[in-house]
Amino acid sequence: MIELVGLTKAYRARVAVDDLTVTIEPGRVTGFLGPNGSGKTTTLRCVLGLTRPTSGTATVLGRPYRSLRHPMRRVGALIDPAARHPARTAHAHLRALAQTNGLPVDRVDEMIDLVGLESVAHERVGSFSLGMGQRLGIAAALLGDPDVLLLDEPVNGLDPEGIRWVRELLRDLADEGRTVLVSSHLMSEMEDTADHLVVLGRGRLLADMPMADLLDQHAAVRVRSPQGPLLAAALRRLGAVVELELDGALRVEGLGLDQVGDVAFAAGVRLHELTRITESLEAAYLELTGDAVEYRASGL
Ligand SMILES: Nc1ncnc2c1ncn2[C@@H]1O[C@H](COP(=O)(O)OP(=O)(O)OP(=O)(O)O)[C@@H](O)[C@H]1O
Repeated sequence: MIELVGLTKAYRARVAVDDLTVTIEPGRVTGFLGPNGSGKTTTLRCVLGLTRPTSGTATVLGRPYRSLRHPMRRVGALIDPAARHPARTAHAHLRALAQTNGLPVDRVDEMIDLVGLESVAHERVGSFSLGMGQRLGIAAALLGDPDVLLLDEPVNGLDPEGIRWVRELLRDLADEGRTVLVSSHLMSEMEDTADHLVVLGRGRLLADMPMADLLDQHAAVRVRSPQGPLLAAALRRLGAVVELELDGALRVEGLGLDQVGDVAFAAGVRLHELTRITESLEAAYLELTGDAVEYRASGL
């Protein structure tokens, strides 16, 4: 479990993380989302004791990271894959990590196999592609068989097979009861991976909810009736937002499928179609974070 209480980090006048209170529970994959510069990496760095909060606390398994006795056995992190000695081989890099952290050295080969780097285990990491570097970073994070995993953009640079592998790996780790917090900008990927979402905007908490609830909040109902205007009026009286689609159907927001059916029945309106429309996570996310985007390309 990871607990943030009033976590705040300011760099001079810029508040990177603003009074963030949230608990990341074990046994599920929590997606950590937010626009560029919204404070995700700063939050992860505070959890790992790499950045000192201005105020508030960040604890892992009930303690500040720096006071954990065997940190790599408790917490695995992928946060800055470039931070490794380029002249070392992948194997030597992991072996050095194992030795300095009192971990069994035979885990090294096991992890190299797990992430699929057997064929390049004795090549220098300086020659690695972005995706190979990510795989090595994941191997390092898992080296201590930790209870908690913090992964900043783990699928960055991975090919589709690698992305699917990470998705299945995270699912397995969560199913084993571990705490898995993973940031990504790939919404379609997150939609398939995360059970729960924590969304930041300008350093503040915008959402902390199950994925299904966020998608439900942004769901709509499509309804088609030969008495469309009558139905639209009845729905609007209940506060629904009703729009006319090109084919004459109504798109209804603010009421659920059953409610729309009940309203139609009560108004004596015949229905030819009643369908729930779920938005993609990307659409829900863009709506949620729209006002919190700081860096936007011109023309959008
Ligand atoms: N060491 C630092 N010194 C000054 N400002 C910083 C520092 N680290 C981060 N910031 C600022 O804090 C804000 C949050 O940055 P952070 O990297 O945490 O965001 P992020 O959500 O991880 O962004 P991205 O999605 O682009 O990786 C940004 O405005 C950034 O410029």
